[in-house]
Amino acid sequence: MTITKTNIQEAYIIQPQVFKDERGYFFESFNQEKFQNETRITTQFVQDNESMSNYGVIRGLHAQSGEFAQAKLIRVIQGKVLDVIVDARKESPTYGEIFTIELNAENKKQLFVPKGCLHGFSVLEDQTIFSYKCDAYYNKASEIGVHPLDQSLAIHWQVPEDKQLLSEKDRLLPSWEDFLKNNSEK
Ligand SMILES: Cc1cn([C@H]2C[C@H](O)[C@@H](COP(=O)(O)OP(=O)(O)O[C@H]3O[C@@H](C)C(=O)[C@@H](O)[C@H]3O)O2)c(=O)[nH]c1=O
Repeated sequence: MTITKTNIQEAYIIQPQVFKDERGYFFESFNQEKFQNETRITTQFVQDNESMSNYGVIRGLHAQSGEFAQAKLIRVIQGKVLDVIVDARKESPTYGEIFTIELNAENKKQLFVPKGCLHGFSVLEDQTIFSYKCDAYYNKASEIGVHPLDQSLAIHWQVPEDKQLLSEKDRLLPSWEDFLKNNSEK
């Protein structure tokens, strides 16, 4: 397992060790002890999620607030995504910074998203299976987000406009500017 820092404080890329042989491959997709020893992250994951999306889907930018804030450990089982983190932690030295990375079934890279960061991804191949662990349970009432196509964030999702597909919920998400205003009032 190799751990690489990103430009966002406490967000890490994890490259698992993959054992290949004539049958195929094997790797430990998660090992609590090794993960904690190597990353020094003491997160206890309590929920695993999986979603499937076709090319052009953009999910995000999402987080849960307050006591329901979630750290996430993300990977792609099949297909390819552009994964994005926006640091929305006011107290963070990297507040407002954006990190993007391609996660795919071949590179098997995983991404650790700290609590308080907004997270989203665009889907670059049909039938992409996205899988992630969370350290807090889903709580609908605490969901917060920013519109993924917000112009001031200017995230290049690598999907042409006419192919982008967002959920109705995500189409109604606020701008980054409004999100910041709401947050600073709290
Ligand atoms: C996230 C989630 C959704 N759901 C339900 C609610 C809804 O009916 C259906 C689909 O939910 P959503 O549209 O919110 O799914 P989705 O847009 O895929 O939401 C996810 O997006 C990515 C970017 C993240 O970072 C995740 O934390 C999560 O917010 O699944 C759960 O039951 N448990 C969960 O943990």
